[in-house]
Amino acid sequence: MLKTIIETIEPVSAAIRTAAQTHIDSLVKPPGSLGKLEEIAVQVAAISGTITPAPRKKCTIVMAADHGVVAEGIACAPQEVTAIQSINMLKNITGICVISAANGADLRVVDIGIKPTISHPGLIERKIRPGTANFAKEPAMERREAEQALLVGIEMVKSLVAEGYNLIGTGEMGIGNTSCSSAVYMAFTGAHADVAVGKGGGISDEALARKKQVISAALALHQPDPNDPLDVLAKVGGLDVAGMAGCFLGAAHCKVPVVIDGFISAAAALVAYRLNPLVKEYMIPSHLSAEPGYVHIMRELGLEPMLHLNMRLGEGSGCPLAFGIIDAALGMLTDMATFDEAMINGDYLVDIRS
Ligand SMILES: O=C(O)c1ccc[n+]([C@@H]2O[C@H](COP(=O)([O-])O)[C@@H](O)[C@H]2O)c1
Ligand SMILES: Cc1cc2nc[nH]c2cc1C
Repeated sequence: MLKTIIETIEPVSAAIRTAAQTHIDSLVKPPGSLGKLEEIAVQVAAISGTITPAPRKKCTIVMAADHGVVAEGIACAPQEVTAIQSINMLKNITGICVISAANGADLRVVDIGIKPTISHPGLIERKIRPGTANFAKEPAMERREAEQALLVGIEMVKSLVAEGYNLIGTGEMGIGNTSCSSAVYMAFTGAHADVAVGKGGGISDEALARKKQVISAALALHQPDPNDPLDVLAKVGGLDVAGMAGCFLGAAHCKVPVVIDGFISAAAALVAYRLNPLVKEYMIPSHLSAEPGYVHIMRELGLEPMLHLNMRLGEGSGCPLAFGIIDAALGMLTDMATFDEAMINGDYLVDIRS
């Protein structure tokens, strides 16, 4: 099932890409003057298979999970914050909630591996296991569990698409998840901890030094195979990262655009890209996270975010901001006048010249 989904992902339509660019070049504006909005419109058209894509119904999926590696004292806050903040999202009071509301977007919160047993109205219960093991000492999870987490992400996107959603955001909540994200990036690329590891939600200089050491030692201990993304996820990944990687695969499978949030989301995008590089054609990065490893992952993916806001909250918070810009890009494509329509018989030009 997972293998079939990964192998059957198709490239976006090259013909629609060309047709959309031709139409944009005919609009009443200097050629190229809407910059990145033009690129985004072309991409969404090519993904959707039409130069008149439907208005977007938008939702961010938040994958919430705990991380055993927090036992090493390398995370920004106590582990309990994962569960508390996941519930706060369902109470509509966190950063992602207010940014979603401001941009007409919905939110789904998935318990894919929160350590305590919790339930709350609206919480989607898909716990694979109660948090990962401490990868400083043992593999984070079993390969089978990494596969299950990918499938949870794929199924989440499929069910949202069945509900009519056609623009998906990828978010997370997981104290300690910048550690597994750095580890995943280092496992794939061989990058040094000095470029890949940052302070996450905020830790001391001493804790940062320890975080670098813990991650480097874990990679030396487990030797994840960079050509086997499931091995990387199982040995040093996270359930949230695996679930988000599944969201990217699911979006490509369903032919809907999918937005990357910050550092953790970018690491998940890299996992999906390594499973099938075609997934990249469906990805839209939102903002340049202040977490230092983010730019390196973007370089690896060959993508460039549209916003520089010095944010590093996570939760998916960059996605609804990007949704607003994607809506505007599609408005250009479907509602803006062409030169021919706006300058009938050249009368307008005559008027402004005289
Ligand atoms: O999205 C980002 O770029 C980002 C950067 C730093 C931290 N975070 C958030 O902070 C938490 C992880 O930080 P840490 O220090 O516990 O690894 C997790 O819940 C993320 O949502 C998110
Ligand atoms: C309060 C808090 C909120 C968060 N949201 C995402 N990661 C977070 C980490 C903390 C500590």
